[in-house]
Amino acid sequence: MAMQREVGVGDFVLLDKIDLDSFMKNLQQRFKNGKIYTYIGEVCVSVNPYRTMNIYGQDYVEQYKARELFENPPHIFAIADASHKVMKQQGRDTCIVISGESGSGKTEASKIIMKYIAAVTNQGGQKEIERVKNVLIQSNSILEAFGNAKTNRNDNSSRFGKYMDIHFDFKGDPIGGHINKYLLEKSRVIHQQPGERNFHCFYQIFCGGSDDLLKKLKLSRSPDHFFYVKQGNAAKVDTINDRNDYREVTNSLNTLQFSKDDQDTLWRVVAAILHLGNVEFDVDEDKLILKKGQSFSNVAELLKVEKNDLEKALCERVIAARGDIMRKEHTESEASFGRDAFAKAVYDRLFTWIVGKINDAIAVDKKNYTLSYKSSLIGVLDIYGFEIFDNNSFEQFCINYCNEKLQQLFIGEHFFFHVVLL
Ligand SMILES: Nc1ncnc2c1ncn2[C@@H]1O[C@H](COP(=O)(O)OP(=O)(O)OP(=O)(O)O)[C@@H](O)[C@H]1O
Repeated sequence: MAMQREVGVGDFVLLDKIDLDSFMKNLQQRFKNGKIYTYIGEVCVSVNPYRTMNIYGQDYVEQYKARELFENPPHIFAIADASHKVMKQQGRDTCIVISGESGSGKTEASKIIMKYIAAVTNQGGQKEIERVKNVLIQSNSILEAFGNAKTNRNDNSSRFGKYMDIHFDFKGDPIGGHINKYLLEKSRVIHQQPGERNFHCFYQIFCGGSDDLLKKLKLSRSPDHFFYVKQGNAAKVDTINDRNDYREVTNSLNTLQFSKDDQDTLWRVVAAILHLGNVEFDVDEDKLILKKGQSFSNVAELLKVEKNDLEKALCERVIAARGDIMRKEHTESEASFGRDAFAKAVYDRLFTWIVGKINDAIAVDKKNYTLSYKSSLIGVLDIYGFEIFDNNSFEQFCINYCNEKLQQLFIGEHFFFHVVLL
């Protein structure tokens, strides 16, 4: 590979004058010359190129493999390699924190890190390690289908925080992993801004599900008939192929040992939520009336619950006061609110169940590692960056508080690698 010419300074600490102006000029000069990565010591600053860059191929893997951080021009591969090296040579757990605002490239960065680790490990070609690498990588498409959505900033925005541990054996080869998810944006299930979509899975089923499946789920091919997916008026997105994505998700579900029954349940719950969004209420002389049309029947059938029970759950609430337990009928607005809360809670549980199943599939198989078992891990944290909108809610409070805390940890104890995306 031809020697690459350095542009500006590759490490901000080498700037003659360290102020915002010089920082931005250096960043801009490098970016214009195709250098999207710059270090600040051991922190890697990355600018989203929004175009395919020819810098992640096998030639680059070879260039960065088992090298020291400052031997080569700045690159995210060098960060991945450094954390792998620390973990392997010192047997220490390490962590890579990826932070930046929405659309800056965090999820892509975490995928690049995983692909790099996959490329530099298992030199012995062991079948089991290959299987582990495959399931770790394929878990992404399932998580993205159920946890990502099109927003006005990013067509594939992660709407949850993700911390993934990758476990390694004493040779430094991956043997399993574990995913923790945080704060799924469940409000999106019932409401989307203009130009935005619900979670991808809701559109994938319309485009990719077979005629048979759609019939079973009581769905047509058009999302326009369902309130929970039509509000943003953005079902079709140029950069997204829901049909192919559905196929990819199905392959990944098969690889990750979701049984046929699991997959049926999963899509049944998704469809039930869609129908739930079309359930309507009315009032007749102050009395709440549930419109028991087709949507209501579909929800009961798909969730496999008695219609009477579903009606009670949607129209009444249980109050316990001074030892008495009473049922009180909702007003119309309470019933609508309750229906939406129900949809959000069901989706949140579905997502938790999916992550649990993924964790079962990627868990370290301890019986393979009884004698030599001494695993270390690399954690990759892909979390929402700071958000400031015109109207900020509790979610923004939690996200920003979490980022403040992380920043404090980073300044206080330098125990992890950091990729900052701009
Ligand atoms: N290294 C890269 N090379 C080329 N394009 C990139 C790169 N990183 C990101 N992108 C582009 O930017 C888009 C947004 O990136 P990504 O989804 O990773 O952002 P994010 O920071 O995870 O956003 P969010 O917080 O909304 O999930 C990608 O879909 C891709 O088009």
